[in-house]
Amino acid sequence: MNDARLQSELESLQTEIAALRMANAALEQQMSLNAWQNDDLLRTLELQSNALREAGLRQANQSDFIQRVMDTTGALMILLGPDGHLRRINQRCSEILDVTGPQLDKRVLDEWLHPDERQALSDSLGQLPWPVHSPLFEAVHRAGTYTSEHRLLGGDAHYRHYWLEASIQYNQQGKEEGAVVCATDITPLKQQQERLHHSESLLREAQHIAHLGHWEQDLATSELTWSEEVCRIFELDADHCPPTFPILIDPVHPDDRAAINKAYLASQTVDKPITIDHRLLFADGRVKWVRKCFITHRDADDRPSRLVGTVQDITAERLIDEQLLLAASVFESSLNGILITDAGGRIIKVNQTFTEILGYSPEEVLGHKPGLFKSGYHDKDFYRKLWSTLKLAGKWQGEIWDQRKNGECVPLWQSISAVSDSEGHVIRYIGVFYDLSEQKRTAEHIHHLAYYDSLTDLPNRQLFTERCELALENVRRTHQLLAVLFLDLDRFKHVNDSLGHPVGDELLRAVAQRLKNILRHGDTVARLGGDEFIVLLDDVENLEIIEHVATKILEGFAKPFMAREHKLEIGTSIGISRYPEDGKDATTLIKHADLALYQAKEQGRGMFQFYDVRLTERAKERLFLESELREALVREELLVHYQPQYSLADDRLIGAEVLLRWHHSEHGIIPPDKFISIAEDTGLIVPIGEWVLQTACRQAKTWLAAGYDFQRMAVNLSGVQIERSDMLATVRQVLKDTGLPANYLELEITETYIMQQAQQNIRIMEDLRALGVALAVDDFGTGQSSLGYLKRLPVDKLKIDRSFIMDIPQDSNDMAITRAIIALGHNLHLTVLAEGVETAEQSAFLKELGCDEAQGYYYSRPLEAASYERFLKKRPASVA
Ligand SMILES: Nc1nc2c(ncn2[C@@H]2O[C@H](COP(=O)(O)O[C@H]3[C@@H](O)[C@H](n4cnc5c(=O)[nH]c(N)nc54)O[C@@H]3COP(=O)(O)O)[C@@H](O)[C@H]2O)c(=O)[nH]1
Repeated sequence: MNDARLQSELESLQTEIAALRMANAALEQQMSLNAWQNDDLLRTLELQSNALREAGLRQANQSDFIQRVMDTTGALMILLGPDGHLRRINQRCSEILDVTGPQLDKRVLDEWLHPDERQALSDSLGQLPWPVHSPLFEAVHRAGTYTSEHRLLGGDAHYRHYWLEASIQYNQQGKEEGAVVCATDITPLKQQQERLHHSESLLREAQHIAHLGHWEQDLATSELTWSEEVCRIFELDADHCPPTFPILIDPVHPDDRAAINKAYLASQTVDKPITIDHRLLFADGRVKWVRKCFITHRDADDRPSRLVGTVQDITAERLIDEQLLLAASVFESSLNGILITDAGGRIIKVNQTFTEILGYSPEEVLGHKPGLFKSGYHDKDFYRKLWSTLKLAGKWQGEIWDQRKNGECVPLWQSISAVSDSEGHVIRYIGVFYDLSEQKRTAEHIHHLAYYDSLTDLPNRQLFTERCELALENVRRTHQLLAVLFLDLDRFKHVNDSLGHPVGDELLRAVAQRLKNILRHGDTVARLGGDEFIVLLDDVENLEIIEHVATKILEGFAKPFMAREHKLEIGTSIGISRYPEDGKDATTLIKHADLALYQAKEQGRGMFQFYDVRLTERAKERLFLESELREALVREELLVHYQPQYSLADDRLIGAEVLLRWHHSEHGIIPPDKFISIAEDTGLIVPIGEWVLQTACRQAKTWLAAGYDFQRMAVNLSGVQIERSDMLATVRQVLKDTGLPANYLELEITETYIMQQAQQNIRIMEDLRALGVALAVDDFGTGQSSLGYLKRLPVDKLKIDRSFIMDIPQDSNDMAITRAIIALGHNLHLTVLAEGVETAEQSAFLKELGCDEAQGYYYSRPLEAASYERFLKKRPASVA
């Protein structure tokens, strides 16, 4: 029998019982009012009383029946009296709520309600004018029926969830009799519901974590549902944005729309999920990557009915992919070799550059340990330190020599790093390296360039100085001697200028080789530049050994040198300084050896000379002048003076000899005797001589243009100038630049120089004469002229050296020589000029001999241009 039927039977019984009770009450009332009535009435009453007893019995039976019926239900059945107290409960209720009969009518159901709910019920009733002992009953009473979910405290002290249905009961007269409450245990349902909620929230959380949303569309109605995560991915406000398909399509990047549409269409024809990655473009320009995966389901008629899909934000993943791709391409395209090992040191990956540097393919090394490349260059200690640093600091870097597959050793610059997992355990070692070979070669090359002379491959000044300092440190301890030998080559410039630089270079190489052959292996021989060489003798026992080495060098130079096809006789001079007496450091010793070289040269070629402090003044002065002369031209300290020249026949001023002067800013006038030889040695004579030529020609042209009777400007040429410059071109250019006609220019070349290089010089002299320039042999009588050569020389004039004139008329020899020179010159049809005429006697003597021209202090000292011009103005054509 079901609950509803029981309920209806119970209700009819109760109605019957209520009716009987009412009848009984009426009878009793009647009896009390009519006590006096007759026995019939009593009998009737008894009969009625019996009937009532029977009815009560029946009622009791029915009540039992109701109880049994109530007990058959699994729900809690509670009958409440009109005052809301419990009147009857079923077996189940008694067990669950642990409540028994005697106190039943004193208790209300609210006692078992959860306090929160009891409070909530009470609150919902508000303030009532009568006392409320059962808010629950009051709530039922207020509405007549009541349904709600409540928790009731069980006898086991646990609350369980119940679905409460209650209704007020009325008797047949419509009077309120109480209420019936049926409480169905919904705890399992509740638990299931909670589990469901929990699952749903887990799903939501999982979707949130995975950035994965799901959606579903009913293709018949187009109705769309989506999960919260979809809104988050599409950045939609879930509360104000009902799911529609256009919302899913709108933010798709325009470039990806075609692909998306194509995929949706495709999904309708296949019965497997379709996956597509595409971009979402937001209004602010941001781009998100999403991965959509969807499938179309079909109905029983095989028509597409539902589109179900997921959408996942894969922006971060994509970024990682891009970074991984980048990392992979960096790994592969790195110019560094890269090697990755596992924690056990076994190679798990190498890149292309690794293979290029070490020659092993990946297959040949994977699974091996880097010990495979050991070159044997490093000892065990090296590797021990490497590993201990790696373990302590997590990284190591340094130079390491490995062996290529072909057996070659290769220097590498290695950086090794340990990679650890989140728990700090090393999981990988990454070695990054590059080949140092080229760098080392370059460094060696740079070192060689910095420390060695590129022409001879001898150490240069820098290396020599460093070695000298080292050697000095050593001899300070050993108290031995140390010597520096400074030498240069005689006439090297001449070789260079006359035979060309390639021959000069070859000669320097040959000299370097010879010096190396002469000296011991441990001695240092260096080239300082030009034709200067320097030798270091260290740990020398005594002076004799130094002298012996110097002599050996000089003797070594006695043999000619071969430079190309030329056999060259080249001498040298040597200056020597010693530690400790001549200097305590390399720079001083080198400087003093250089000074000693000057001293050696002053003694004559092919000598060696120890540094002597007393003899250095001249050498120092020479060094000073050498450095100052380089600046003289720039500082415009050079000037020229003009010494008048006269025709003896008529005492007529015919021209001037140009004489160079150096007006030093601090030291005043420096005479040419002091600096011409320096200018020649340094080659400075070339620019200086050109400047003199320019100045003189421009001045001559000025005087000519001014209308003076000026016939000749005599300019001195140095032999070095002739050898080291293109004299012909220079003269031609100067005449062109200044506009001076060539026949106003006379070039003076010393007899000594002409005779030294007679053969070669004849050609140059001929060319110069061909320009129209006159040539004079200067200082005639001091050189050893061969008459044969003299005859062939293309010259116009002989200038008798001042030394033959100065002692006239006291020295009869000089007078005889002067006479002979004048005769010789005239025989060769040359003009003869006497230099250094200081007295009237000398002038008269020369006139008597028929000497053509003269110059000297008797006529005038060399003059500045302005003074000479006054001479020209005052005495335009003859001596006063
Ligand atoms: N290559 C070049 N050499 C030059 C140039 N300028 C000068 N020199 C040479 O320098 C040497 C010294 O010259 P300087 O001191 O100028 O002496 C000259 C005259 O001043 C001097 N002289 C002239 N007359 C007299 C005299 O009566 N008495 C006397 N004691 N000295 C006198 O003689 C020098 C001229 O010599 P020379 O050239 O031989 O005619 C000297 O060798 C110059 O050549 C130059 O530009 N380039």
